Amino acid sequence: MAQYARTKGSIALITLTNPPVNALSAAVRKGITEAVARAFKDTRVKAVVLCGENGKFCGGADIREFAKAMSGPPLVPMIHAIEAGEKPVVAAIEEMALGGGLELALGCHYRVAHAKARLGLPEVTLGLLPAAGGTQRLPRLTGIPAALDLITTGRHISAQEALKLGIVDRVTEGNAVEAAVELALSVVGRPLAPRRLSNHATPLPADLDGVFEEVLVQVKRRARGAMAPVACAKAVRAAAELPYSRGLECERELMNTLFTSGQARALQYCFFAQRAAGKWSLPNGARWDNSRPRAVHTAGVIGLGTMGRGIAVCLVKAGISVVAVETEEKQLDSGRRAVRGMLERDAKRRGVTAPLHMITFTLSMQQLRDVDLVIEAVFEDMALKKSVFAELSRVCRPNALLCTNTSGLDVDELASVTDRPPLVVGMHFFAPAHVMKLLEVICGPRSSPETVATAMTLGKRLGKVSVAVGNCPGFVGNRMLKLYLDQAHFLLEEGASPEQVDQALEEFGFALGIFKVADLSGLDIGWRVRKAAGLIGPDVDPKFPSRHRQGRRYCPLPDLLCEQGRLGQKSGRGWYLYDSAGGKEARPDPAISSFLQEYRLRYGISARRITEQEVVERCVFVLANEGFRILEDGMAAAPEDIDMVYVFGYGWPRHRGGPMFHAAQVGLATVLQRLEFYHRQNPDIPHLQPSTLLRRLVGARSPPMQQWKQHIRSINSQL
Ligand SMILES: CCCCCCCCCCCCC/C=C/C(=O)SCCNC(=O)CCNC(=O)[C@H](O)C(C)(C)COP(=O)(O)OP(=O)(O)OC[C@H]1O[C@@H](n2cnc3c(N)ncnc32)[C@H](O)[C@@H]1OP(=O)(O)O
Repeated sequence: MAQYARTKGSIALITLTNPPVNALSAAVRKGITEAVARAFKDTRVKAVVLCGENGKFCGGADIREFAKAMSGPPLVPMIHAIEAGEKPVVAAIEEMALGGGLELALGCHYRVAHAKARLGLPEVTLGLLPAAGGTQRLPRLTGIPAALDLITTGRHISAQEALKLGIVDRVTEGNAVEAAVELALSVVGRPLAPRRLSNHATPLPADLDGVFEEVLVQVKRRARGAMAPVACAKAVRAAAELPYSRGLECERELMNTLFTSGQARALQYCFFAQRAAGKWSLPNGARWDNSRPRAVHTAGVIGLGTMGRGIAVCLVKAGISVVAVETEEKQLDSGRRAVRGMLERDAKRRGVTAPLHMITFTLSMQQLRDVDLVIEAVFEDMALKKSVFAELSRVCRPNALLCTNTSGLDVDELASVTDRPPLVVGMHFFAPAHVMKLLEVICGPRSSPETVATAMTLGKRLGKVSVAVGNCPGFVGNRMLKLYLDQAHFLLEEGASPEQVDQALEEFGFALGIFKVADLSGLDIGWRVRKAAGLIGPDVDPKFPSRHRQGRRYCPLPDLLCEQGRLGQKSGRGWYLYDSAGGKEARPDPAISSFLQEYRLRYGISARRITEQEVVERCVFVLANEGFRILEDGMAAAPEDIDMVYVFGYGWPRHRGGPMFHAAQVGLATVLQRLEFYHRQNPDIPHLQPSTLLRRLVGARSPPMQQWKQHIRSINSQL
């Protein structure tokens, strides 16, 4: 797990060998410990170079080991032995030095990086902190502000930025291992004490308290309720105030608290679930590793509204030539201006030239005749989409893929109007499409494996987390969202206020409460969907709209708001009040409070006190409950996929893993019991009734998530 070789007569070359990323498993730590001891003992060896096999230095501690009892030599003494050694040790950083990998490099006396290498301490994203001395050595090297930034955000930096910060001594465009050997030969005999970071005093900023206060405000805003960023800041503070050895103790104590926390487990679960989502499979045996995606060089985008613009920007940024189509000159012009503006701003930020030559704008569908794939992003209207797809069948070459960006319409119905149903697939982007990470890939019953593989691979190329889902109304994300929103509306009827519901959800960790999200997206979107679903129509009494429709409880509150022209941020008023149309700052509106009181009076509802617990349980457990139904219906392959949809598309707090993981963490029996309780109180809300799968899992004594699928009676996969 660590190879030992002697090169240039006096250099010991130690190579970490643990594909794919040379993670510091117990075997690797043992290998390094033994190889370093051998090099220090060998009198022919004057200096040591540490590198990684296959051109990758090290991806950090082996995350899979965190779930098991720790064994093998611990990292801290291993790194300490390297730093304390009497022979210079040089780290040759190729491709990556992350987490424990960078901490190992910081224990070396010198660091050489390849120009394309990325460095970082991403432990915080796993609910941990750099507990192999990283929180103590890095601030001593870079100073407090830079160390705080890197450790509390976990961001990866380039070799060039690392050089500027003093984290590496040299950056090379050539062979980093050879450059490290050269450096090692040149420093033989030089004093090592000044190179031992643990000996350094930490450079302190003038306003130490101010710096920490500001960072704490930032980390609390970025990830509400997350423990690790706060612990990271505390550990860095120890580096500012304590000698190295005491700082290390503080680092260990903070790590002990984090290591066994539910948050760390949730974040590590997300790390693997995100990677598992890319490993899709279909019931016909097609899988991510046996289906070849098509090459995509050119793509068409139809419709330059908010979604189409973002999708066009994503494609261009991924190096794909785009033909963007609109129906009218005015929309084309404003779309062109918006897309160019986005590309120019992005290029300016990255210090590169905007790739404006890669996109053409046209009013003619004929221009799509040579593209490899088209993404349709017109208005969410089945008739309109069908006419576009019929036209695409006539215009595009016979083997071009046709994709629809729909948030819930039947992909197979669209496929049926084309001459190529196997080449039709859904690609549900989330607004703003050039920012949001989630892509739901909707596999229609006739989508071919090659089509699914192409959409999934394209998503990855666009930097998205692609999740394969089945073709049902709302797919996975919006199908669940509808029920979550329903609960929030029912809670308003029963006595809560929008700000009370939002506060409870934000305390739980959501980036924004559901009513703020609704205002941001526009209340008219749901209004239109409800009209299309036949829930609103001429038979509804406008003065006294019914609270029961289609056989179940219905809340007319959002419809009443829309009728008043309160459409959310865009109209300056929605569930909240804004300074102006398009304003961002949400303020509670006394008019909403009176409106809710009048509404309850009119319907004879006596408002009751609703606790934070009830808000969170009803909103969050109903999500998981529907997730179980989705698994039973075969619309998602695994609970991990559902969780990734919520984490990357709906602002679910990552440190709570996802609705399915959260249900497992709370305990399935508790979730079942709470749903039964709420359903008894609200028998006219069928979605509070516990799903069959949840009941069966509790009956089977709540097996781990990996086994849930075995408890689905007949797997009826729609993927
Ligand atoms: C009371 C108890 C007290 C206990 C106290 C315990 C104290 C313990 C002390 C320990 C001190 C630890 C301090 C250090 C901690 C760490 O180092 S945590 C890890 C930090 N590193 C990371 O977060 C990096 C994670 N990896 C990545 O970001 C990416 O994988 C990558 C390295 C940038 C490569 O990306 P890419 O090329 O896109 O490939 P991927 O698909 O992401 O990965 C390929 C496969 O490799 C697996 N993998 C990656 N990194 C790791 C890892 N660190 N450990 C294990 N496995 C890893 C990844 O899962 C992929 O696997 P497959 O999906 O199976 O292919």
